[in-house]
Amino acid sequence: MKREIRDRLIIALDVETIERALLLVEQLRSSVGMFKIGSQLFTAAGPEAVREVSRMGVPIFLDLKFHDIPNTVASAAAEAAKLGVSIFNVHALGGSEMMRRALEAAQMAAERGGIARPRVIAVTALTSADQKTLNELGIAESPTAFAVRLAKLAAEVGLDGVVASPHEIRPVRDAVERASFLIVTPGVRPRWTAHHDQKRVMTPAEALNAGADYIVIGRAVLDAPDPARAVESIIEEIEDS
Ligand SMILES: O=C(O)c1cc(=O)[nH]c(=O)n1[C@@H]1O[C@H](COP(=O)(O)O)[C@@H](O)[C@H]1O
Repeated sequence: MKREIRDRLIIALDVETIERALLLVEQLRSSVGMFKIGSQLFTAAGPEAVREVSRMGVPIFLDLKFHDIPNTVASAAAEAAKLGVSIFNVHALGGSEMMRRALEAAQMAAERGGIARPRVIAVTALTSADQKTLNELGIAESPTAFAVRLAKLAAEVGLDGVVASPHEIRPVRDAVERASFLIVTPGVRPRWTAHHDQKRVMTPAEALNAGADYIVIGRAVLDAPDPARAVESIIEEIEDS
């Protein structure tokens, strides 16, 4: 069971330098299943960050949330596949054609390179968004209804899954029949940490019990004086729940 929990933890390498990222990977690689490289590290250090973390032999979720015209996203998706990442994401709000083209381009690039196709998942409603945020954008639906609608669209296109807040896990599972549909859940907070800018939060245990395949954790671990100890506390909290 303990192994299983570890495999479902993704640590967000939201740091400024490759050196800091590699140190975290070294400290945490035996305790977590995957590492996420997002806008901060990628903007600071580029694809070299992905290559260097890959060299440590750990799976990577490339979180650049592609959202552009279908042709541009397809080209970026091919590059993500060529980097050999395990998962990358796009914004479902880019629409079905954009998502389909991303998937096809990733497939083609992987075949050409003789490597596994990364799983392509769609961001639904950001976990920092609440009703007010959606209203500002002219969206009257609740965050849950909005996220479920986008998850269904991603599933129809054939994407491998979604990024969704803890509160959307059960509604997405109910709405999408495919059992293999991945749900990756950020916006989780152990009992002992602040919520920061995340609005629709749950604890890691609640998110896993609700049916998340993976949970994404950043600041609760990155800001801790001892990141490895923080991960162990999270695992203990899950086991005790
Ligand atoms: O795609 C993501 O990973 C993501 C989507 C989302 O809706 N909300 C969200 O927080 N994330 C990412 O998940 C991580 C959460 O970090 P913490 O809030 O520090 O645990 C950050 O790297 C975010 O960029």
